[in-house]
Amino acid sequence: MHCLKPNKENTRRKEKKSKKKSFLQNPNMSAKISIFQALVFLFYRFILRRYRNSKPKYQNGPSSLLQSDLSRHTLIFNVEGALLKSDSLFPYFMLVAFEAGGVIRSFLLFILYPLISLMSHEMGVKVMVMVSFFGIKKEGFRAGRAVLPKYFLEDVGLEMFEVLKRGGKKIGVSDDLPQVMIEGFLRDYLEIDVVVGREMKVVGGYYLGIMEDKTKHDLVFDELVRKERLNTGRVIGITSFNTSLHRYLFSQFCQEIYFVKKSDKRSWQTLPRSQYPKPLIFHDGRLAIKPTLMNTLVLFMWGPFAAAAAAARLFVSLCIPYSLSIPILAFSGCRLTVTNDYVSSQKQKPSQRKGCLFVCNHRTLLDPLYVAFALRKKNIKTVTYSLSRVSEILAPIKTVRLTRDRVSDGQAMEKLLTEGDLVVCPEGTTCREPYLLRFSPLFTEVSDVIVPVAVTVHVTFFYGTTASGLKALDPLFFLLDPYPTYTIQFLDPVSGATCQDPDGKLKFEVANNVQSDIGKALDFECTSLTRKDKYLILAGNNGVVKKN
Ligand SMILES: O=P(O)(O)OC[C@H](O)CO
Repeated sequence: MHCLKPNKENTRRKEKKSKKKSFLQNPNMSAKISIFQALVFLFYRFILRRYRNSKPKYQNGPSSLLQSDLSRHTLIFNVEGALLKSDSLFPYFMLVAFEAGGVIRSFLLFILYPLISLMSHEMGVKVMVMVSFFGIKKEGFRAGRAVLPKYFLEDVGLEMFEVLKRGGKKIGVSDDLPQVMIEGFLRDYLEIDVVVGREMKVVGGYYLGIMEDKTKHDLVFDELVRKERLNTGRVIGITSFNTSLHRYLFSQFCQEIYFVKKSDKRSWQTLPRSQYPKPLIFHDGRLAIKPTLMNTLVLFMWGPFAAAAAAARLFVSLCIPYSLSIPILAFSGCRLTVTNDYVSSQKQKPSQRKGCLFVCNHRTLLDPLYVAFALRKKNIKTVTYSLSRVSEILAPIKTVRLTRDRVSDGQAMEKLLTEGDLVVCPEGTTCREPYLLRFSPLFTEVSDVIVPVAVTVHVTFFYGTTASGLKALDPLFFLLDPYPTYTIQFLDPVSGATCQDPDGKLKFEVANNVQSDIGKALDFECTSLTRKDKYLILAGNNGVVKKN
């Protein structure tokens, strides 16, 4: 957040403003205020409106701005009123309640919703903030940067985005949404220069569930726009008819104000992923579906069935032979599609000294298990890095922990290959979106032949991965999903880098080629991002697992 330099004039203005507010907000006080004071106040407002700013030009819909050159202008827009397509803020507070607070808190928000919908808009927002934030540790709150951007981006109106793209400086203001919910999305993904959301009250490092007074928020806004006017001289406001308070503030400072109507929003398209100013590669949280009121109802109704389905699926995958478990799992909704079946296309050499090295991209911790399903082999092993103890115990195939020491990890992989087939995920961490992270080249040095495996996963309700949550629950969330679907594609084998590699470049070439082959097969973009990059964004740490 920006800092405001206090000065005498500011303080005087703030005092005047807070007096003005308390007069407006407390009807009991009005009796005590003399007619003279009331006249002075009205006169003050009249003068303020008349001379502080020339009357702004009110316009309908911001689409006419698409024809103008706005590169030297400052655009101030209301986030919920003029940028987001949907009218309801419930899904965003539900995401906070579920991801930061848990299932019970989200259920409370859900059952309170009928009551919330009967309240005034302002009171409804206050209740949603209270239920979602009360008692959440400020330091550990990561949903604003790690979870919400995905959902906000999917709700941005393309037409409004086009307007913002043309602007010079861009300022996003919210009447209702806390700063911690919108700052990450607006700054990191939409490249908005200044974000003015509602500040939250914090006691002892925990959110109280109450937003700071609106007067304080308005003063920040007031100060900011005043500064902008001095800098650029031209300020354009874009808001909606519903945001009454900001309409007043906007009219104080903006030369032109554009109003977005509900009907405008309905005709807007959604910002396509290909036009995101910064790609959304990483996100966290368990929910894979936007928790609108209807979706939340379906999620809670699915809950009891999910528990039964997860228990049954776990039993089947652990205790029944693959020939039976694969069709039973498919019947329960766990689908697996195998393309370029490796087993039938390869002539197995029984005399082969070493097992086969399968190298796949990493979507969930179950990738090696699904490769085993696809090969219909139980005697297959995998190496892992951040797998929880619970997952290790439950894993129906042998898992071996990597230490991140090149020599010992290489030796461990070579030893495993002498015992049979091995599955390796050289990205070192999972990625949910159509991107491939950098492939660590260690796998290229342990086998002459490498079989690249392209993996895609689709889930409906829950993600079976997490960066900042409890990793022990990863397999459970995957099994709770109604239709967790895997697609496995075996690609043509490539040669490893076990031969002479004097300048050490070959291993990187091979690793990059395998990444590129998988990328082409899946139509995913190859990146050089690493596990560290992902954990810094999502969890605020470098993703190193403590030795135990
Ligand atoms: O997505 P991550 O970071 O939890 O990685 C999971 C992998 O299975 C690690 O071996």
